[in-house]
Amino acid sequence: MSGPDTPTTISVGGDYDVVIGSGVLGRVADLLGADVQRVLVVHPPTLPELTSRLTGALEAQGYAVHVAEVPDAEAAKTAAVAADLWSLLGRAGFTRTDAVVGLGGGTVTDLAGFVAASWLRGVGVVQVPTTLLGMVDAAVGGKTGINTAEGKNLVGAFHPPAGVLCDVDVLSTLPQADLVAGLAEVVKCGFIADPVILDLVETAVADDAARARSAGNPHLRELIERAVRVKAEVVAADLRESSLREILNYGHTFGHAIEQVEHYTWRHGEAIGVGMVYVAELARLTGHLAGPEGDALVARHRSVLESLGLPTTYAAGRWDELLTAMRRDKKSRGSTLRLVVLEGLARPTRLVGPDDALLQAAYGLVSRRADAPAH
Ligand SMILES: NC(=O)c1ccc[n+]([C@@H]2O[C@H](COP(=O)([O-])OP(=O)(O)OC[C@H]3O[C@@H](n4cnc5c(N)ncnc54)[C@H](O)[C@@H]3O)[C@@H](O)[C@H]2O)c1
Ligand SMILES: O=C(O)C(=O)C[C@@H](O)[C@H](O)[C@H](O)COP(=O)(O)O
Ligand SMILES: [Zn+2]
Repeated sequence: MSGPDTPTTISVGGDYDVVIGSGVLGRVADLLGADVQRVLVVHPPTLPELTSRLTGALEAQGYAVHVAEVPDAEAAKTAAVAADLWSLLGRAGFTRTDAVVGLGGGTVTDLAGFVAASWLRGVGVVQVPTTLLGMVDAAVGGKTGINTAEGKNLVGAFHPPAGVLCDVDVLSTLPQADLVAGLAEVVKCGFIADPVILDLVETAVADDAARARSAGNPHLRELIERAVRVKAEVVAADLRESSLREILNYGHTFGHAIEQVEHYTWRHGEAIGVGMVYVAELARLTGHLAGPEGDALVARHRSVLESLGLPTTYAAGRWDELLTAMRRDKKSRGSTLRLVVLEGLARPTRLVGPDDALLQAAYGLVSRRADAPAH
């Protein structure tokens, strides 16, 4: 693990690099291909300064820079917004040697990646994630997409980026709730593959809980690098999610359902936090997690997530809507639901076609009464 001032480069299967470091934003041109002339920078309304820094640097290096501000957060991931960007690319004459840059959180990198995947059937994209969640998860791995009225990420493509640039300095302006939501995906990597992540989070919380939930978390850089390594290894082995990659979807069957039922008013990481507790309870009900060790692992889900201030419960009385949304999960096959469960720490496996009664019983274990405090 390198020190905070030396950028770390993690190769994703030898195909592209994820560069993580302090002050690396100016390196974006290094990740664009040699033939690129036109660049479209896609960004949210919340990052005017970063956007001008990035576009200024690209202009100074001779690129013809086009800029597209898109609606904030999940409102960016719509067909209408993608269509606006296609129209912009068409008017600006973008060819197959031109490129898109996604500057923002996971919503922007998902959208920018999808527009790059679909424009002329695929142009280059460099991802510059500015949230923790974007750095450790969304910008890495080439899963791109938008939502439809029927559900989350239902339209998309696998389109690996040309490179990913994670400038950890930009996290200083990220609201704490968004930083914490990103930690949910980091914790996910701890449960499915790298338990040292959980130890580091627990140590940081024990030392100073408030600091652990902020960009000042003393282990943040190592947590980012560890989570990126988990993701890089998995996607290098199975880009198109034919099997292994499904483990990155831990907690997402129930989590995505919450997001949809709540009309995207919950942060993704918050919903995934509850989704992980749900699926841990389900694993106990199905016998995948058993005995005192199983009980302790389920309890650890709650304790780690709650120590970070993440929700671990969801409102009661929404089962029918949740189940309808869960059935649209991409891991489903026909009418058979498939979920990622643990059979031990860092031992993910699949649960195929569980009884509806068990699915609902697990919901009972994470649901709270309407008069209990919201997340
Ligand atoms: N493609 C994948 O593999 C993958 C993986 C995980 C999540 N995702 C997707 O990522 C999305 C969630 O991403 P997110 O959590 O980054 O949310 P987000 O993109 O909505 O960003 C969260 C908020 O932070 C603001 N912001 C971004 N950077 C900032 C900064 N440096 N300073 C201040 N404010 C900043 C944004 O404007 C937004 O309001 C979801 O749509 C989820 O489905 C995709
Ligand atoms: O990269 C993956 O694969 C993941 O599943 C990572 C998830 O954290 C991410 O939220 C992803 O967008 C979910 O994908 P989906 O296929 O369930 O829409
Ligand atoms: Zn996710």
